[in-house]
Amino acid sequence: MATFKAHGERLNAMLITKILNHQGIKTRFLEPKDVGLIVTGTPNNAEVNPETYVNLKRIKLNKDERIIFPVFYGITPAAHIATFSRDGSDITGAILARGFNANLYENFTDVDAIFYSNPHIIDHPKPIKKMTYQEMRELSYAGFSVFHDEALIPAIQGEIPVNVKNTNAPEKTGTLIVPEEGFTAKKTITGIAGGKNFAALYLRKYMLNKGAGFTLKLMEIFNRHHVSYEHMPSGIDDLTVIFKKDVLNDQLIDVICNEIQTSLNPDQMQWIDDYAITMVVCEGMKDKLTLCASLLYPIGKKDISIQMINQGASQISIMIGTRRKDKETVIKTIYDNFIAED
Ligand SMILES: Nc1ncnc2c1ncn2[C@@H]1O[C@H](COP(=O)(O)OP(=O)(O)O)[C@@H](O)[C@H]1O
Ligand SMILES: N[C@@H](CC(=O)OP(=O)(O)O)C(=O)O
Repeated sequence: MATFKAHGERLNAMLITKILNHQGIKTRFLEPKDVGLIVTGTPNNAEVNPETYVNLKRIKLNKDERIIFPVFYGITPAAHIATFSRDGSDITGAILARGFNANLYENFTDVDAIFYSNPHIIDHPKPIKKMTYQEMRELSYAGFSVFHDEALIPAIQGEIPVNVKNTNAPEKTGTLIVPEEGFTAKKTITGIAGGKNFAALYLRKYMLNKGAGFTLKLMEIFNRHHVSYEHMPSGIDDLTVIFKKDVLNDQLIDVICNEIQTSLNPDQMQWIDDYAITMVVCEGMKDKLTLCASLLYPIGKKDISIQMINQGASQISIMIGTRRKDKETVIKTIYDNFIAED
């Protein structure tokens, strides 16, 4: 399957190389096996192997020619093709930018910029001019599909600024994503993203805070079933574990809940299948003392029940958990109150 999926990208890159050469623009086709873009992990969710960067440093680029490189896949140590996760073309671009020590990674897409919120939710949202790597990572993780969250890692490692621009309007400035150092947040909020594809497990056990080992045993159960979790906000007697829905199915949920019942004997256990997360992101959030209160007030006025609030450890994001049906209203309410008027 991975080879099949990669084939489209490969043929497309070969075609573009032929067209450019035909137009008199000297162009060379290079692909992962030619440069040693090595990946490991699962065939449809691969990760770059650090050896790639050593290999890329050896590649000679000539000033008078362009390189066309197919995106989305790499070669495993056993010489098989493996692809990155969906929309992973951004990842290849970032790997090459780091490997070739670029001054700038220009990433072309089909919108003028990254907007304050998803244009499918907010009508004509304002464009973001500049933001930090960490802000972008939080926003793309939570639903800004325009730039892949994993694609920032090579850019961060190589300290390469990223400029997201429109293929159909390259003269527009787009959005610049830069290192945190030296960045000063000018707006109250940098962006609002939302993802619907979550589920949560609520557990209550009196004196949870006093008993050692409860969370360890819980983690052992998830680990045994190769299930990763996303967030785990907790209180004195209870905790909620939030998952991406695609790591679980109904049968696995039953097995895990049964094991938790037997091994941890919680006072209450509830599987919440209907879970959405809205993420409000801004560098410098920790200095905006009333932000959390003023974010939540208009949401409450709309009669939306908030399941969870989590101010991220990074202190640049506030996560709001709600029922799935409320996610768009939450985003619209925050946009209208904080961005439309800013
Ligand atoms: N905050 C956002 N800003 C801009 N585009 C967004 C945002 N959130 C979601 N999108 C969507 O992302 C799309 C571009 O992403 P995608 O199609 O994956 O790009 P590409 O294939 O160029 O990597 C846009 O057309 C837009 O609909
Ligand atoms: N074709 C792959 C890789 C990719 O990101 O393509 P695009 O840049 O066209 O979204 C996918 O859709 O997952």
